Amino acid sequence: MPPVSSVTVSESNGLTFLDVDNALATARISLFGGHILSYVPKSDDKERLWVSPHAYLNGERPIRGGIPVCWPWFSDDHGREKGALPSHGFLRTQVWKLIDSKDDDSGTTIELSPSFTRADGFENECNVSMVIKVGNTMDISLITENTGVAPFEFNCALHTYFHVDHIQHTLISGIEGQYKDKLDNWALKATPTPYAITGETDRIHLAPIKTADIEVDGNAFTQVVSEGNDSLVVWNPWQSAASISDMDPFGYKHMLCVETSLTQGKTLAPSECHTLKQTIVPR
Ligand SMILES: O=P(O)(O)OC[C@H]1O[C@H](O)[C@H](O)[C@@H](O)[C@@H]1O
Repeated sequence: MPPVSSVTVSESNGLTFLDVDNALATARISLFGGHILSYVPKSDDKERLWVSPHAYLNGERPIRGGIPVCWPWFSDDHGREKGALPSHGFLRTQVWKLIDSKDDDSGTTIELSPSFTRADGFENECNVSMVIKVGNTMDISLITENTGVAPFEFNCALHTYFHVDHIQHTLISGIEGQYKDKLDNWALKATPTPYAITGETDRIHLAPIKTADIEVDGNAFTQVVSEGNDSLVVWNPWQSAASISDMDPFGYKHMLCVETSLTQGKTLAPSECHTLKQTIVPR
């Protein structure tokens, strides 16, 4: 008997979605943005990602929630005036291609690649792909390879919006060292312990933090394992959610962004390859 693929392809509002349903987990991925929207491990049937109920799912804007792919710059760090180029780069607003999909006993592995990697603000020659493994954990690898003859510098992030039941009852552990506070003119501050989110938070933790645990109501819920990063970004807009058009004013209560990131500028030599990896581990 031929193997049954665990991936179903569907179209809605002009976007293409991949729905994965295997023995270990379900997941939903939009080819617009190469954007993961859902990951539910069957070990506890609990959604790990948050997507705004007001997210644009028609290609008009980047999707608010899930895992936006930021590349080749983070935020407005593109060297031009703020607003001159798209925030977080140009991969999250383009249609990606499905390159491959495979099932085995440990889950489903999907490979995607963006349609183009050169645009205003980044003219270097490179290949980008993303490999997503849906199983007992979700592993996302964003791979950048310099295929040109000159070195280039870039940044990137897997800007994951994690679902939390109540932000007021959420703690993060495993983050140490200093962070840059975007809300306080980039002042350098010490990471708090315990690390609770009590108001608007926008922090770039400047260390290659490998493991961060999200705990809700005193229970370990999701572990975030990062590789190939030089930073971890923690973001919750709190009251500012009210001024974000694709977010509910109270949407901040159920999400926490923990973003596996390169924000300090990574130089890639010709033929060199970099992998930014985030593993979402249900606890
Ligand atoms: O609204 P977006 O462009 O998707 O960005 C959402 C957020 O992304 C990151 O977490 C940045 O640190 C924040 O400053 C930004 O507000």
